[in-house]
This record gives sequence, structure tokens and C-alpha cells, in this order.
Amino acid sequence: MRITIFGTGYVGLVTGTCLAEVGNDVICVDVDAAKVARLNDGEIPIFEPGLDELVRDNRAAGRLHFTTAAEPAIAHGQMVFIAVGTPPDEDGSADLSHVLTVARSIGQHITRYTVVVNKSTVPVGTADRVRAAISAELLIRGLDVPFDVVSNPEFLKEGDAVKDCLRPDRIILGADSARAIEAIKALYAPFNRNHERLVLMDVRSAELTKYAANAMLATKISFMNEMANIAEHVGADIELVRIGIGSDPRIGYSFIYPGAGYGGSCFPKDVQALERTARAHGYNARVLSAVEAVNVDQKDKLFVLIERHFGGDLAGKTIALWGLAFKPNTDDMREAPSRRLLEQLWAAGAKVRAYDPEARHEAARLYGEHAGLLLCEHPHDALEHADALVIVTEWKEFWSPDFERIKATLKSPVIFDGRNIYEPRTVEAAGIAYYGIGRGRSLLPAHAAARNV
Ligand SMILES: NC(=O)c1ccc[n+]([C@@H]2O[C@H](COP(=O)([O-])OP(=O)(O)OC[C@H]3O[C@@H](n4cnc5c(N)ncnc54)[C@H](O)[C@@H]3O)[C@@H](O)[C@H]2O)c1
Ligand SMILES: O=c1ccn([C@@H]2O[C@H](COP(=O)(O)OP(=O)(O)O[C@H]3O[C@H](CO)[C@@H](O)[C@H](O)[C@H]3O)[C@@H](O)[C@H]2O)c(=O)[nH]1
Repeated sequence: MRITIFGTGYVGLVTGTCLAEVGNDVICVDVDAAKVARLNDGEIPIFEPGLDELVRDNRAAGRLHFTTAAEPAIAHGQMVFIAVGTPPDEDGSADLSHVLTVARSIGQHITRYTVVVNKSTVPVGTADRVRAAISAELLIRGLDVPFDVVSNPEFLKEGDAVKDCLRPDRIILGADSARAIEAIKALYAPFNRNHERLVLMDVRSAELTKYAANAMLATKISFMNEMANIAEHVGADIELVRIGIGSDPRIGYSFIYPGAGYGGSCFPKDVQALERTARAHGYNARVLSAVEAVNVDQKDKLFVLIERHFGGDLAGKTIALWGLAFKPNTDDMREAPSRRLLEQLWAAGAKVRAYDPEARHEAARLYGEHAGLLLCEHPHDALEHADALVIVTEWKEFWSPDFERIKATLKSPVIFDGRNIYEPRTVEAAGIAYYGIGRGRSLLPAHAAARNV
């Protein structure tokens, strides 16, 4: 099939590449000329495992193209995907300006039946606005070109995006036209071979399904962060509690890791946007407000622990940070807990030496000029002349460090473990003070309190 995708960010680039991988002829359009030029030079603007190779192979096979030119790209596509950003507005609701710009462009250029597929995360009712924007442009042109607008929200996770796209858990499709449904079914057939993954519903329900999924996951995380804070107050260990409750299949082990707060380009903005949508319709979504409020506070957690440990005086201290990305396997720092921590440490007069396997370039882009930040090439370089080590992102390479070396390098050996990746007693046995998230001390003997026992 001939496919056009607007937006070459995480969603557009990965979707376009995976659709090309199964034989479609894909053109990706972006307004960012520099990004398009890099892609045409064979450079991938984001770090996403497996993507590099797939883009290279599909470009070489002539199935994947990048352009800034909307008109020929729209003429190319039997289906036109919208995968542009929907960032938060000043009041937290979703900014639809990029989506509606693409819709107008589609209306200005389509010449034959086209299925318009919205993949961006958008509030309920957006498909109607997209349809109206296309119709208005067709009216100006004096044309009556048939088209359908469907909602096909995306559920990929950064760091696993290629895998999620090639092997989706489910394909949500909100559509009210038999012709569009048949076209989408044919498009996704290669991703749907061993069992039916397509869940068909009306457009508004599909739009809400995306927000409901993210809000549910964010709720699990804020709930666990709240439990962690209670555990700390009452002297219990949240890691034992996590294992204890996860064993109930109704609860499950996934997405119940407490930590330094959820970040990324989706949860913070989508919880906020859904809460604002509810409010705009006269409903006060109290759970969502609490999820957001708990997360805002949780992002202060590491700073509070660090400040308390150093008696409220961080002036002149040097803090080593391991991890800057909002989670492992990505270079994305949007809404990352590291960003709040950096700002707080600098405001308190501390300097930071930071290491991240993939996000150093992004950190340099964001804070390159800041005198309080030294970006290090190796985790142990970050420890030199530092007073403390803080784990902000749980990259695999941080899981089994040389504690003896950490102790010997840090000025006053202490670890603040924002992801609970270490066993407190192991760290303390190496002569290093330890702070985790919700790790009130249990009275179990050391061997029984070890993780996963
Ligand atoms: N990042 C994720 O993991 C993820 C997962 C699922 C859904 N989503 C949703 O998908 C959407 C896209 O997210 P993303 O992370 O890929 O965004 P992104 O910011 O990485 O990329 C968006 C791209 O759209 C381009 N763009 C903006 N206006 C354009 C226009 N008029 N024409 C062509 N290109 C245009 C931008 O230049 C940018 O390259 C958002 O609504 C997001 O909430 C994101
Ligand atoms: O138990 C957990 C799981 C995650 N997180 C944090 O939650 C944030 C988001 O993580 P994750 O969901 O893995 O990353 P995203 O790439 O933002 O993916 C989410 O947001 C996407 C955009 O909407 C959706 O498509 C995905 O399904 C949804 O998982 C990160 O800061 C994680 O550190 C925790 O604190 N505890």
C-alpha cells in the first residue's frame, strides 16, 4: 500500500519504518527540515534500539522516503497518518495546532478517496475537528473528494518502540466507515497473523482508550509511590510490599515500581490533558488530580533525601548523577526526573557530574552552557571529587557496580537510589550509606530481606 505519515518523531518514524518493513511504500513528512536532512543522510535523530538498521534497510530497498513537501506526499498516500506532537497548552490541555495544520494541508491537496488515520494522542472529539478542517478546505477548493477519518491511537513505549510496533498487544481502531475499516484491516494484517489484535470501536471510544490506558498506568505508579512514602513513615520496605502484592494476579508485577516519579513525553501530559478534558465537560476527575499531584511531589523526593542527609547545606557540594534519560533505553529527557533534580541541586549551590549512556547529547543540548554541570564519558568519571552518588535512571549497566571503588572515590560515601536497584544491606556492608525510595527497614534477617526472596 502507499502510505504517507506526517511527523517523524518517535511515533511517526517508527510507524513509517515498520510499515515499510512489511512491504508498504512509505513517505514520511516533517516540517523540521534539519531532521529530514539528517534522515536523508542516513542519520537517526533519536536513540531507539533496532531502529537504525530497519531505517537503513528500508531506505535501501526504496520503500521509505523522507521529505518536507506535503503536497506530493499527500498525492502519494492511499492512507495518510497524522503522528505529529500534541504538547500541553498553557492550561495543560492538549495543543491540537499541529494536528489541525496537517488536517488543513490534507484538505488542500487530496484528489481521491483517502483514509486519514490519526495516531497522535488527542482529546475525544478531535476526529470531528479533523474532518471539519479537511471539509472546509475542500469547500474552498470547490471539490467533493471522499475521505474518512479514523482513530488509531499508538501504544508504543520508548526504548521498545520497534518491538511494540512490529508485535503490538492490540490495535485499537475507532472508525465508522466500512471502507476505511477494510483498508486498515488489510494494512495491519501482517502484524495480526497469530491472533486477532484489532479491537474495533467507535471513534470517540478509541480516542478515550488511549488516555485511559496511560492514566491507568500512571495511577499504578503514583499509587506505588504513595505506598513507598507510607512505608518510609511506618518503617516498612516497599520492595517487599511490591513483591507481596504483585503476586496477586489481579494486581500483577508490572508497572508497580516506585521511583523518582514518572516522566517522559506521555504520562505527565496525558494525565493532565484527560483531567482538563473531564473538567471542560463539567466533571471533576479527582483520581487523576491526585495521580498528578503525587507525581509532582515524587519528583522532589531525591532532592529532599539528599538535602536532609547533608543537613540542609548543599553549597559547594558535588553530586554524581547516574542516569539523565526519563527511563532506560532512550535518550529522551522530556519531563525526566533528572531535570527537576538538576535544577534543585544547582539552586542549592551544588555542582553535578553526570553520566548517561545515551542522553549525554540531549543533556548537552539542554544544559550545555551550565557551569554547574559536567557531562562524563564513563560512570566512574562522574564519581571523581563527588560527595554523593544518585541513581536517577535504572540503566542495566548500573545494576552491579564495584561498591568498593565507589566507596574509595566518593568524598563521603553515600548512595541515593531513586530506582531501588540496590539491596540496602549490600551497599551498607561496603561502608556506604544508603537511601532508597520507601525503604523503611524491615526486621527480617538480611538473607530473607534480599530482593525477590
Ligand atoms: N513518544 C511516544 O512514546 C508516544 C507513544 C504513543 C503516542 N504518542 C503520541 O504521538 C504523538 C507524536 O509523539 P512523538 O513522541 O512522536 O512526537 P515528537 O515530538 O517526537 O515528533 C513530532 C514530529 O512532528 C513534526 N511536526 C509538527 N508539525 C508538523 C506538521 N505540520 N507536518 C509534519 N510534521 C510536523 C515535528 O517536527 C516532530 O518531528 C503525540 O500525540 C504523542 O502523545 C507518543
Ligand atoms: O513501574 C514503573 C513503570 C514506569 N515508571 C516510569 O514511568 C515513566 C513512563 O515509562 P514507560 O511507560 O515505560 O514509557 P513511555 O515511553 O512514556 O510509554 C508510555 O507512554 C506512551 C505514550 O503515550 C504509551 O504509548 C506507552 O504505552 C506508555 O507505557 C518513566 O519515567 C518510568 O521510569 C515507573 O516509575 N514505575
